[in-house]
Amino acid sequence: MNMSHQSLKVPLIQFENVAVDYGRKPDIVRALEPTNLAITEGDFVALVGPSGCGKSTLLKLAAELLKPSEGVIFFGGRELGAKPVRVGMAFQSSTLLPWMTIRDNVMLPLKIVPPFRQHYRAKRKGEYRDKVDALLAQVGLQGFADSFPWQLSGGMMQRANLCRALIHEPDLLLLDEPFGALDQFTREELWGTLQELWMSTTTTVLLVTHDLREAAYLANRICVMSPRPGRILDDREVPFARPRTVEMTYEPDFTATIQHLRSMIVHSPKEKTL
Ligand SMILES: Nc1ncnc2c1ncn2[C@@H]1O[C@H](COP(=O)(O)OP(=O)(O)OP(=O)(O)O)[C@@H](O)[C@H]1O
Repeated sequence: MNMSHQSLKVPLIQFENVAVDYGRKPDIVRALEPTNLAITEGDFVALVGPSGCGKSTLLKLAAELLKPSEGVIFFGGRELGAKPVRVGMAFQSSTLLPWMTIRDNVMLPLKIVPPFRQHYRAKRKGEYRDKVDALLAQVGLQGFADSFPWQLSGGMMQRANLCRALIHEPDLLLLDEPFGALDQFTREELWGTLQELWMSTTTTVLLVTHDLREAAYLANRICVMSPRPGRILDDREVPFARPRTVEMTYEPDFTATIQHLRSMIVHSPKEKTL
């Protein structure tokens, strides 16, 4: 067998029988049942499911903010933690630092994350500034690089937040309800922006969302989780052509997908009580 073809098949990140318990005896909460999930490089996977089913827990595991209670996570075929993984993250509330301009906020990972930080103080500062400004322009924030976060609307702040999550070319982009606090129209605009950013990079994305339209617009693959303790009930490809548009989300195939996802979540077994 062709080795390069074989290596392409190694998932970027793979959860093998990964379970998570929070707390200590006798007050242990099982958040995640032993779970298997493999994500290929360049894929865009959405996690959906009822509140408290363990979506953010899976994201925290991928970000190495949490260790599994059981099972193993592999990254590029090696156990997660064996070598540094470049991760980008964005959450529902933008975590831009209020005393820094938008450019400096977006620049931050380049000052912190290897290998960029080694070059920052040397000659690359101007080069990095151009890189930041180009990314800001790509998301429609040209002219706002010298503004402060409080001078921007919620949608603009989330655009800047996405830039900061992507500027250091992460291997893995982790998004936890990134547009959850935005109004519907701004959210839909941001779907387009994120789709464009993803299509222009090779970043692998894991998105947690409650919005099924958002999941089906953005993702290549949707995993539906059960109520706590979470497990993956359904794992399906999203076949719609790219680039996707908001209009497509009202077409029959798309709405049928949403209805199917919704019924799986609504009719899934109830959360287990302790
Ligand atoms: N630090 C913690 N200690 C105890 N229990 C926790 C802790 N963090 C999360 N949990 C519990 O684990 C379960 C999964 O939490 P998690 O945040 O992963 O769910 P979620 O699906 O992201 O929820 P939501 O959609 O409401 O954000 C929940 O029942 C939660 O109460």
